[in-house]
Amino acid sequence: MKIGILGAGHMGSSIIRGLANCYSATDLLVKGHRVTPELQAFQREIGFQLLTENDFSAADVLFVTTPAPATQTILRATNVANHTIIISAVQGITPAQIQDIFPTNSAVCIIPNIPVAVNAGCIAMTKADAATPADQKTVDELLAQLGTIVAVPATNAGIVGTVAGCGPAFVDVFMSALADAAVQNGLDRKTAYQVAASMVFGSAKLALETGTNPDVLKDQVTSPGGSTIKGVVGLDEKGFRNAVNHAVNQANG
Ligand SMILES: NC(=O)C1=CN([C@@H]2O[C@H](COP(=O)(O)OP(=O)(O)OC[C@H]3O[C@@H](n4cnc5c(N)ncnc54)[C@H](OP(=O)(O)O)[C@@H]3O)[C@@H](O)[C@H]2O)C=CC1
Ligand SMILES: O=C(O)[C@@H]1CCC=N1
Repeated sequence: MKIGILGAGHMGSSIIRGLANCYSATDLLVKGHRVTPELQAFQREIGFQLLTENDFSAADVLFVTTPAPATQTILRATNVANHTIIISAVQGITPAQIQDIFPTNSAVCIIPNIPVAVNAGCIAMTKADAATPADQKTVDELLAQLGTIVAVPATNAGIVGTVAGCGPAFVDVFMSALADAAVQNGLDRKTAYQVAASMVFGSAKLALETGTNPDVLKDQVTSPGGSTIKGVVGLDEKGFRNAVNHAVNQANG
């Protein structure tokens, strides 16, 4: 299977990295915008084919990872085959908008997140009828290589995309703050980041693998009269939950 990737910025390069772990790099056809030294170095590192034109007629699937405002203009100047399945990762673009440009192609809209680079993404997918059942199966199998697919009706796609797609940045801020506190208490910076990231990783893994809700898990950590409950109360005093709620609603606006 030949897989095209249009746009090689943060999301495009994350998808490329995840795909290169599962597919032959020479089957990945990439078109960036400017051919920068960074893009050339990335090409040498991964070994994908770097296209010079927006011609994806050889691609069975095309990921679109271009800036939202320019995407429809870019797609109008892009060549695909009749059978090419279009997967848009562009926030705000709908399957109908893609089929307006490519009326005969299957179109699927997703909001992936940066962990697709290590095949641990959370991929919000809009349930729509813009792909044939056979093409949808191809998409599902392809995306399953990049992480967990959460398929929801169009009415919920926005909020799933916000929590999954923007959420890594919120967690990154949390890890950064944890590390700062550790450094403030004398730990070296490198170890502080390692501790913060492995703690977040383990907490997420435990929640996912046991299916236990986060409040029950929190109760398992807060020993009576212990140190953790003092920290949890401290989070409440500083409005942590409200801050998270505000962040999600701002991003989802
Ligand atoms: N970053 C994330 O975590 C997520 C991003 N997305 C979506 O991914 C898309 C890209 O976001 P992100 O990667 O963060 O942004 P970036 O700015 O990092 O990447 C955008 C890329 O698109 C390229 N580009 C611009 N115009 C063209 C063109 N005409 N042809 C080909 N490539 C072009 C840019 O190239 P150049 O720099 O040379 O102009 C750049 O590499 C957005 O639509 C966003 O909604 C979705 C989910 C998560
Ligand atoms: O910030 C953005 O607009 C994109 C979409 C989701 C994550 N990043």
